[in-house]
Amino acid sequence: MTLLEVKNIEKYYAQRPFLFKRGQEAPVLENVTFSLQEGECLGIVGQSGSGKSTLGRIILGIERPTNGELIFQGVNLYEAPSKEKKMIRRNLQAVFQNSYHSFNPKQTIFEILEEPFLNFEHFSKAERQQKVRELLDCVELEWAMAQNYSSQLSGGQQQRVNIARALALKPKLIVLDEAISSLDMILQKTIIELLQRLQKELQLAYLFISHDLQATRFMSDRILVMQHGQLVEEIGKDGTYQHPASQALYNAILPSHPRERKKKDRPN
Ligand SMILES: Nc1ncnc2c1ncn2[C@@H]1O[C@H](COP(=O)(O)OP(=O)(O)OP(=O)(O)O)[C@@H](O)[C@H]1O
Repeated sequence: MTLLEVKNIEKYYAQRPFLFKRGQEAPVLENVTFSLQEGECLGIVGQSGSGKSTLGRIILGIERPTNGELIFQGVNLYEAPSKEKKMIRRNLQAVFQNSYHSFNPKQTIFEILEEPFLNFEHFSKAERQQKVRELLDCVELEWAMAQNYSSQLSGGQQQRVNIARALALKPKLIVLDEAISSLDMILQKTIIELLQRLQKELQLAYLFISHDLQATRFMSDRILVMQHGQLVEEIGKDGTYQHPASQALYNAILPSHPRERKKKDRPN
């Protein structure tokens, strides 16, 4: 079943008037249209500045599109009454790249993970404690860690806490915006494995936004390529592509051995 429909999204930012006349601004997003199914992981890849994060913010309801529609579980996100919007917010969560900066440094991990329940549920203290315990367990962190501050955690542990926070309200979709980009390769692999396990267990859908085609291929059921604010192609299941933007992303993958470079550089 379709979970999210993104229809003809456009985004313009107001430009400095001495550079652009009104109506002449360059679009950051142009005619972006795609849909995402329940339980699917859809990858959006593109080079820096192609508009990926702007698209992510619009889907999360953080920023309004200039034109276009966003339909989540059949409801128009930007036209829904506030009660329905609150329901959508529960089901639509995010994990961003810089885990450390997404925490309040004065809060313990317990307080960070307790917050969604304080905002959205009427649980007793004992129930909240049980929920936080379950969340830590879900992302393979020790209960003892709940008393720590985020600054006392490693980058990988911080990202696990971020994932746990995103899972708290049992969402349908998590937008993962460069969620593993700041981690070293071994940690990237562990977090990808964790995300894949959680996806299966909780029937989650992911929108995996990244500049890293290799990681995106590892994670995603389908991959859309973005360039200059437009979706330019879908990479085939067998990895085939036509567009130069996809070629550039393939070229950016480091070969494991110099001999491999020759193979990689052969035309598709
Ligand atoms: N608030 C804003 N005001 C004006 N321009 C913006 C704003 N936010 C983003 N942009 C511009 O929109 C374009 C797309 O930016 P965006 O961050 O969405 O790209 P990206 O593909 O996520 O890049 P990166 O991978 O480097 O994060 C860039 O040219 C950026 O300068």
